[in-house]
Amino acid sequence: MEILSRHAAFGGVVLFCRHDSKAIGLPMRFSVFLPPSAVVEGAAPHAALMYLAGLTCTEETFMAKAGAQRVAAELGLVLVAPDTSPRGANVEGESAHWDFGLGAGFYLDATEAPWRTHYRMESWVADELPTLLARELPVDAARLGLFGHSMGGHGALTLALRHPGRFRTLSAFAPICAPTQCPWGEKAFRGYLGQDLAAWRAHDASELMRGQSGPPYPAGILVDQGLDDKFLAEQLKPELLEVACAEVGQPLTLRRHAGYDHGYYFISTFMEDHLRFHARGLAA
Ligand SMILES: N[C@@H](CCC(=O)N[C@@H](CSC=O)C(=O)NCC(=O)O)C(=O)O
Repeated sequence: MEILSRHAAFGGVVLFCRHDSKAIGLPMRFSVFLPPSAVVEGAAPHAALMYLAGLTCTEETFMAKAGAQRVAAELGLVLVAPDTSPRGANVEGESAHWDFGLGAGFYLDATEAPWRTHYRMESWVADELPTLLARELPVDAARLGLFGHSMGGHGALTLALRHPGRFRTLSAFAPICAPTQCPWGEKAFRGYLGQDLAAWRAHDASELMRGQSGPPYPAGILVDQGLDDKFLAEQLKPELLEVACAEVGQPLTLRRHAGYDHGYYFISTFMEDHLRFHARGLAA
């Protein structure tokens, strides 16, 4: 792992990192915030919270815009923000659409050519990165939380449900809750997964939740959603996740906020609540 840049912040440090990913087959980037307690010599492994960003974002978006570092420093939480797609795969048409291809990896392993060679975000985020973090940084792989925004909210919900036990706490901002039933999801799944609807359903948070035999997160899942979000009705559909959680007895705190849109002013407003929610769960 290579540290590309290092920036002091709130007594800790923000790192921009790159490593040669075996899962993706290309160099991949991610950012990290180490709280003050994790930058001392011989620091013990810390609880860590991974944030999955949305369409068009990079590993920088969360660190620059979400306003998470001050509270993470207070709570002693490591923050990690991976990039949102492979870079340098050179797939034809990769940059033709802002909602598919570059910056739009959808946190799954593609099965369709030509995407399947490098577009393997699920293996990178859920398997390779936690192992790398625990090896290279003061991170306790047994105390990982996961959250994300929009496409990254879909990623957080689906990876947490597809990898039981990997992530102890789960929350999301304005997640895509039923990608098999919205234009963003349909386009991505057709491109990355082909026509097999069973494969689509295996990456749909509401479908995955409905398939649980009991509540996978008995201590609850936190979701915040702005009511002035222009993507709410067509793309996000939190009501479908709400129904699915009710069906399996999964406690869900779904907060609907009048006046808030889809952007980082909304996310930064409620960031502290999410950090404290995860810190409580990861300490339990
Ligand atoms: N270019 C798009 C808007 C793209 C956008 O809104 N991206 C969101 C995530 S949307 C779902 O995953 C985002 O987080 N953008 C980064 C930011 O800094 O706001 C359009 O034309 O509508």
